[in-house]
Amino acid sequence: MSRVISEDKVKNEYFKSGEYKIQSWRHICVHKSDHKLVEYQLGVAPENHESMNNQVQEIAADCDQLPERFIRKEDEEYSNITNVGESCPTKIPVIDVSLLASSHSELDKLKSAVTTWGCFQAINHGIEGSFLDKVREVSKLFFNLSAQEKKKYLREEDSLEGYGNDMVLSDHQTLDWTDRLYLTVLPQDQQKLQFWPQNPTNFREVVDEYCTKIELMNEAILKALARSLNLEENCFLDQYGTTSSMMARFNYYPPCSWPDKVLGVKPHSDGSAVTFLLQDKEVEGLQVLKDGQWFGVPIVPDALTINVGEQIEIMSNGIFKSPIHRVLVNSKNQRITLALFCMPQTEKDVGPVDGLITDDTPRLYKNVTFSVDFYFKNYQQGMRSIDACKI
Ligand SMILES: O=C(O)CCC(=O)C(=O)O
Ligand SMILES: [Fe+2]
Repeated sequence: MSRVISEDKVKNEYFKSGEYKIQSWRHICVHKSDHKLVEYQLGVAPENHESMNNQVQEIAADCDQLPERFIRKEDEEYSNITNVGESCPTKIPVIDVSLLASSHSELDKLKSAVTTWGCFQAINHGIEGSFLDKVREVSKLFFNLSAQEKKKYLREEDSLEGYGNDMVLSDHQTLDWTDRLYLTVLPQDQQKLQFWPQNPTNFREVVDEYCTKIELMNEAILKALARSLNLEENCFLDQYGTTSSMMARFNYYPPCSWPDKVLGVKPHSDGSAVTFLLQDKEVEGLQVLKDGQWFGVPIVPDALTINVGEQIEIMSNGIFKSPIHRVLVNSKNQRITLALFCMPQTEKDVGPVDGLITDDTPRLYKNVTFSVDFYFKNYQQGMRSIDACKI
């Protein structure tokens, strides 16, 4: 469905009046013969264009009909999995991080967790519960600002960073029921401060402190993962590199009157080396796929949920599993989480470490440079980037 409109009309009338917004100039192309623009409607009726531009928080507050673009399609991958495992506190492994340097049995538990579930709940990690509450508080204060105030930090076109709804990368994409604030947090000299909230005033101070703590924990986890396979403890860290980075995704899931029809986040695995998720303290929603079933990840007070990212799955030659996970929303409560993605350096490619390639366990993945663009292109189409790296 497309129609032709002139460039002047778009710029002078539609844009200025604000009655008709266009998602992205990427979706407009010049019709060379008559210098008109062809506007691709991306399968959305004009009256639903608001759903492409407004944040989900605004749509949720003022909508009596679910916009088409959010409705899950029956033929999407994993949609035929109806057998949903109960949220069971004893199922998702709980690992005591303070024991990993000294206890063999805790290291074995870690290995078992990441080779089966691909995720675990980290306790006794050394970050005070009261500080985690502070991180939750600044996230909440940001999302509670007025829509107008938050829009000061809107993502720019073709840029990942900033505040916004699900990024549209394909015509067939079903939108996630979520708004996000996406920031490069480390190294600090790569922070794009124009996207960092000024309000609450301590936002940057709290987030910086949190990320510095997580960076240290990430190092400890990467060492423990190597030791759990009887490898030299720096073998993952060496590939991770000294010019690694960290991305923060603050996720806001508004309540939705049609919780069965949408997903907060579609099924995916993370493109990081390791992801540290600070869950909402009261509202569950995260599910992990294991043995053909979705399992709810319960809230464990003061724990951090740690996911193996696709890049560690590659480095471990497939021994560690980067779990497929998704987020459900509910009709009553908002949910706020913070995912920190620890990303290896991009100057060098990553690949399976030498010690893990044997005659019995041949190399499963090519050496790859895992760019953010590469990841998101696959993600929005519901595909795993790691599958594109298989030999
Ligand atoms: O909000 C959550 O529980 C998970 C979010 C997530 O998977 C992500 O941001 O990659
Ligand atoms: Fe994720």
